Amino acid sequence: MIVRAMSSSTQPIKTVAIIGSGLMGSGIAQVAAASGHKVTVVDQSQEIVDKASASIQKSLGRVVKKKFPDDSKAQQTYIADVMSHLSLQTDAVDAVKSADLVIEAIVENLDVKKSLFSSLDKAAPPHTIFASNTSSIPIKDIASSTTRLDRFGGLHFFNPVPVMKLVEVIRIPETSDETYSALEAFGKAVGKTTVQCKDTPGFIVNRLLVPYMMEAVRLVERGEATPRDVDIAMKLGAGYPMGPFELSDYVGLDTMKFIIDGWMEREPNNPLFSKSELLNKLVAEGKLGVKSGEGFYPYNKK
Ligand SMILES: CCCCCCCCCCCCCC(=O)CC(=O)SCCNC(=O)CCNC(=O)[C@H](O)C(C)(C)COP(=O)(O)OP(=O)(O)OC[C@H]1O[C@@H](n2cnc3c(N)ncnc32)[C@H](O)[C@@H]1OP(=O)(O)O
Ligand SMILES: NC(=O)C1=CN([C@@H]2O[C@H](COP(=O)(O)OP(=O)(O)OC[C@H]3O[C@@H](n4cnc5c(N)ncnc54)[C@H](O)[C@@H]3O)[C@@H](O)[C@H]2O)C=CC1
Repeated sequence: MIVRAMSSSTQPIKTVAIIGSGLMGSGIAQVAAASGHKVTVVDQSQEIVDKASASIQKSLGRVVKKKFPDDSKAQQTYIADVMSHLSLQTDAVDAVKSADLVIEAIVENLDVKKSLFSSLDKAAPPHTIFASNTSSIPIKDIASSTTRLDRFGGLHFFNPVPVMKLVEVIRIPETSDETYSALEAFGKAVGKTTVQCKDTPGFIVNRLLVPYMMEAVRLVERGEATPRDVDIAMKLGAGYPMGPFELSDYVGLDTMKFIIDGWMEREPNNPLFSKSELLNKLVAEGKLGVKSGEGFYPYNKK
């Protein structure tokens, strides 16, 4: 059953523009297209969107193996159907002109996000709802670059999007009830469980996850254990699917650094968020985790 989300003018959300086709944007695009939405995904170059298209097809390949075991025709038909709901391009302004909902999933940098939303605000129709997938930046700070505070909120998905079942739906004081309901309905329409949270640092999950991850890196920096032993300990001793260093490599160390730097800037006296020399060194060396082929651990280059 497809649950249709409503746009702020109470029309169903049918068309979605997703800006940023990296780890998160491609995952969100996949689940939105798979639930029957017409999706346009935008990134900065054709090469990047081509890579995103390949990664969505690869992920769909994993989905269909479970959905249609031993039926390769049904597998191919499903993938073709989902892909037919998706188009990929490089012009964000053009992409939002017919969107009911715009979801931003670009680099975790306030100025870059504001500059993007400011230009999209002028191009999108009045009814279009804007949402950011930010991990750590206050939604109100991003929304301030637009004139549609009542049609702005946060939709925070989790990585890997096709697998993780949660979406945090964030409202700022100005978010209208209609917009909030539309965002919540969209989260459900793409098959997720939604939770509501105010626009507080880290929302729910990252408010708890970031201090844990930071303490893991400090433990290693103090020479008390190796990353590998910490990861083994948290998987076998606490039942986590990934240890903190595996998860860091999976999230992307550049994104982790953006998150922690932003938090440090906003709360300079909070010792939970003091910087990590080890993280900064890895990022400076271009070791960004799984996506670059090396982070805390080496990976096969894709
Ligand atoms: C230490 C540094 C300190 C820095 C401090 C800074 C801190 C900042 C931290 C903040 C991070 C913020 C990020 C954010 O905003 C929020 C997040 O998203 S946090 C991340 C949340 N995600 C997780 O916690 C993931 C945990 N891991 C897992 O759940 C599993 O390991 C995973 C599902 C990824 C893989 O499972 P595994 O069993 O290991 O491997 P399999 O390959 O067998 O997969 C299992 C199952 O899932 C299917 N699958 C996996 N990936 C995909 C995909 N991309 N698409 C489709 N399907 C996929 C796969 O097919 C398997 O299905 P089966 O049916 O079981 O075969
Ligand atoms: N990596 C993770 O586990 C999670 C990340 N997030 C958040 O999602 C957002 C995206 O993160 P990722 O997908 O991991 O990053 P990523 O680095 O994989 O992808 C970001 C993409 O945005 C593109 N981009 C940058 N500026 C752009 C612009 N002006 N216009 C169009 N595209 C642009 C980049 O080319 C890149 O492809 C960030 O805000 C991050 O904090 C949220 C949940 C989990």
